[in-house]
Amino acid sequence: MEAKVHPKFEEEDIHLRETIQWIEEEEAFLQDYEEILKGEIAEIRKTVTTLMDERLIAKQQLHQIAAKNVENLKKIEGGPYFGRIDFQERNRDEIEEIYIGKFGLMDKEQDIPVVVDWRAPIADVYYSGLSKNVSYRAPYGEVRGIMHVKRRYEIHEGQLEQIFDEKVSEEIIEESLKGKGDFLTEALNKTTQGRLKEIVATIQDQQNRIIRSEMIKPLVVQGVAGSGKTTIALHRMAYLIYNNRRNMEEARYMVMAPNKLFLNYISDILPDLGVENVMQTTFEDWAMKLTGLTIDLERWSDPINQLTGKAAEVQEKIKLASKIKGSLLFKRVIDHRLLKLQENLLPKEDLSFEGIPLMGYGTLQEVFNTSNVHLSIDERIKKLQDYLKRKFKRELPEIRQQIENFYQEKIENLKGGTQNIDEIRPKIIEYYDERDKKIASVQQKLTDLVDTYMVKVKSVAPITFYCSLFEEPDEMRKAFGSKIGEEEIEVLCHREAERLKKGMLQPEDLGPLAYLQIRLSPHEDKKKYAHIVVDEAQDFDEFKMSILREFSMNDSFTFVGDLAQGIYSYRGIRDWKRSMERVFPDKEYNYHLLTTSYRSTIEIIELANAVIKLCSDLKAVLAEPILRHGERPKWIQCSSEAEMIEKVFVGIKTLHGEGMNSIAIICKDLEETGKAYNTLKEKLEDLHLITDQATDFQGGTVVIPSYLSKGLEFDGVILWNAAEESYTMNPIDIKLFYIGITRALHRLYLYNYGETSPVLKAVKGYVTV
Ligand SMILES: Nc1ncnc2c1ncn2[C@@H]1O[C@H](COP(=O)(O)OP(=O)(O)OP(=O)(O)O)[C@@H](O)[C@H]1O
Repeated sequence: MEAKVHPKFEEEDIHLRETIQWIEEEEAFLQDYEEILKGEIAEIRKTVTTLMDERLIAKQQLHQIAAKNVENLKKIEGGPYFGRIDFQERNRDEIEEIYIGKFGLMDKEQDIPVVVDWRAPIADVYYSGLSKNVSYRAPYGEVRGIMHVKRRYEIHEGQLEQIFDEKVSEEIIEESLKGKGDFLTEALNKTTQGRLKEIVATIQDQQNRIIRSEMIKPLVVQGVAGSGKTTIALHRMAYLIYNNRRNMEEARYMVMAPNKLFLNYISDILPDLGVENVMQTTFEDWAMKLTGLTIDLERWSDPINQLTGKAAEVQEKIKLASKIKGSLLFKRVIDHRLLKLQENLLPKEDLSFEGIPLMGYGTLQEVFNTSNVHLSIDERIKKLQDYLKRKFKRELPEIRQQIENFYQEKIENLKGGTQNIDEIRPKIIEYYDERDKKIASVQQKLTDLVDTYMVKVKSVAPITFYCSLFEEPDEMRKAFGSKIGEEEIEVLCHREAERLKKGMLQPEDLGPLAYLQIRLSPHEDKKKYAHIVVDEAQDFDEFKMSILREFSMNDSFTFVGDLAQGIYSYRGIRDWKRSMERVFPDKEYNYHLLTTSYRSTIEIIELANAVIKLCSDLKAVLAEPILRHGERPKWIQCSSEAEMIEKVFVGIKTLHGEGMNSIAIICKDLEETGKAYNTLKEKLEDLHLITDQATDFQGGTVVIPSYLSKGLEFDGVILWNAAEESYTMNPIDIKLFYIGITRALHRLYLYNYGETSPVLKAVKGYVTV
């Protein structure tokens, strides 16, 4: 309701003004403090010779914190909070009025929170439905109590504009989304600014449970298009960072997304939530950094483009290579070969010194095979070398004793062979000298002996090892032959070996190479990450998932994805349960299914549901819209390309006229995207072409291939030429069609000329012709 007519307006208005005043005073105080620190830093700089001076570093850190706090205060001074709960802890009389905002504010003098951070334990109550009897998990245990009031605010530039009171009930009731016309729908009705945004004010109950679910279990979120997967995954990241901020730096968190464009699209959220230093990367970039290999990714276009227009036979070949390289069976082939490598790495020699046996080859091999198996081969070689040196040093007294015994025996033999001691005296002296020299130098000699032995152990470069998998394809044939055909595997291996010989690496080689890197060479990033988010995880493969496991501290993952958008399902994930059980056989995982779509209007979602039902290779989960109506999607059938182009111009004009800020013209593939862009750019100013190499997403009007639009959203979508040849009833085409239309928030126009796509024909009951 409009704030001014709310019965508590005056009280709330005063509270808001007091809070803003508090923020302004705090800001002024911090700015003064920043100035003082700047002065002190300048003074210290004059007196110290090194930038590593402890006092200097401490002051610089304080300055950074103060500056960051000022920045955060500035971000919220126009709207310091968005919600309030009145909470009474069980067995207490006092009712606390708790205001919840994007950042927590603490009045240190009075030791009271001015605003509670949305990630704080008590804020859980605000997000968890409308029941009066509530509880939350505090660090010291569960706290139960009563929520008397749940209130939401819309504050704009310091003015209270709307106040929504939610009815709390004695009963335990779930918040019903479908009937919720107020606060959330207001938020969703807005047009997009081209970037994904934070939603702390309107996080829903189930989303909240996902965000707050336990950290050290892998978590899978399967959600229909527009259900907030990306948004929630990033809020979860901010939540985990906040709750572990004292013992874990931000650099130990990683977000992995499918491409740079997508990373750019989501890049505002974490900084907006006060998180700056999380690693945000693509698998390819991360793997290149890890392996030190570079692939000119600019040369590579998405596999979807490699598949389109190719004969079925060629398509199958391309798919097969990807499928193999993304499989856990391929990982097992690599592991098996690594085992063989390990068994043949040490020189087949015993270690002995001056005839004294020190360690036989069998024992050496056994020690190598069984020790430090969690480390890379290179590290294990080094460890063996250190172990041998330590062992022989420990055994020095015995070895010296054996040398002594050896000479003593020689001397005794000498003595036994003669009566004349004077005759053998020089020889005895010679033996004693020899013995003493040996005893004195034995330690160095043993070290040299170990070094000489270990020099013969040759470490293997990951790329060399990788090539050998295809050059000697025995194992590959054994592993894949029965399923795929031995001959086919031979041919595939030969093709791969030839390509690799020419130094031509492809993006899909990076997964296995990253794995080999950590198996063969030391790597400091192993087990580094406290939490890893993988977005569009349906397009990941099981091998990549298991590689990332090596980099996670506690198997703390959030995988978010939608199988209905799995256009790479031939190599990717088809069934979460199956893949999770294979990648984490020793672990339980949490699974959430999100079916409510927040993005699109009811009319668009109904069409999308009808489309995905056509897909024969999956049991599609249908999206449930929230109560937000809009115009029915329009189908504009044209008689020629020229007519279609003209009508697209009209469509774009209409959308602009209706205040749609961001519009996408979505094409089937890259080739069509290029053609559409060239046709449209003459008449449309400020039209952006988005291709595989795009790294920047600014919104506006774009022409984009469907596969790249995955994850993005636009106020209005124009599906370019939904013709028979573009979208057949093949599952990949249906999914591309589905991806395209589910990008639209408010308006969807579908155009075609010539023969209409069977997909569109099958769902024509859901569009206005
Ligand atoms: N609780 C919410 N309150 C307000 N907006 C929300 C909420 N949840 C999701 N949204 C909005 O819904 C839209 C879709 O979110 P998001 O892109 O995260 O969904 P997704 O499931 O990742 O979609 P896709 O599968 O298409 O990539 C975004 O505009 C997001 O801001």
